[in-house]
Amino acid sequence: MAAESLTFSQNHVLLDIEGTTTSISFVKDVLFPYYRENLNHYVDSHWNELEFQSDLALLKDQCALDIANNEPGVVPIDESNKNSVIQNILWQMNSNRKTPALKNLEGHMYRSGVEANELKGHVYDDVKPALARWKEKGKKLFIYSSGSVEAQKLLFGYSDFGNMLDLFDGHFDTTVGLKVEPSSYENIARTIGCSPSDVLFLTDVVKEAEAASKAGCRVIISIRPGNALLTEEEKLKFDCIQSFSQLSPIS
Ligand SMILES: CSCCC(=O)C(=O)COP(=O)(O)O
Ligand SMILES: [Mg+2]
Repeated sequence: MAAESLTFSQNHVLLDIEGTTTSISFVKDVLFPYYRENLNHYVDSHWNELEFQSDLALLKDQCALDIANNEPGVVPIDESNKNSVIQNILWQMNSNRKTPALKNLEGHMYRSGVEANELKGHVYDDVKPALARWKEKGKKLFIYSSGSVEAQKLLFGYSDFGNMLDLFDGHFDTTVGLKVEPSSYENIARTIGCSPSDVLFLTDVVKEAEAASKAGCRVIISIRPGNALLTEEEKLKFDCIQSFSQLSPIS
């Protein structure tokens, strides 16, 4: 239900990135094109480095899994053929896959972009002041994104509003589980050391909200420009906000 203002009593706030703290446009129109445009050069120039070989091992494991699962359109990797590696990565990117292997590599490419001063993380204007207010009230703040923990720390460490990392008490990515699985939110609550009922999850994706709700978390849907539209039924099912300024903590 869209409301002018909402309150929350949960002591732990779990935040999605794309569509929630950060525009979908930043990920779709800046970040992902950046990865695609720099992929060939990145693979070529990092091929013999230990880190990339470790990234490649994860990609090969994921590829074997995809072949075993008859993943539609899977591009096989032949490690003696750099182009097959590049084509597999592009296939995953074009399918908007969220595999830990792809997101791990993307995080390393994000780091190269920050080091080259070519990437700065988009964060909506209302986010930083709201997070600071919630923190002052003793709330613990966490990120849960399909983007790797490394990419998360780069986005908020080098954001439009400078370094925001001191606001966060922890970061989670899909190594705890996919965002559409209730068990992922149980894993996160267990790691934090709280009950899922003491977690408020903010996300733009209804299937993620349903999974978190099934795990016992409170959920609020983020409505931002470019986000997928909610059905009338979904608007009735979930609390919604257009800005973090609409949300106030109560103890
Ligand atoms: C950490 S910036 C990269 C975001 C990303 O790769 C992604 O897929 C965002 O997904 P989210 O779960 O944050 O909506
Ligand atoms: Mg999202």
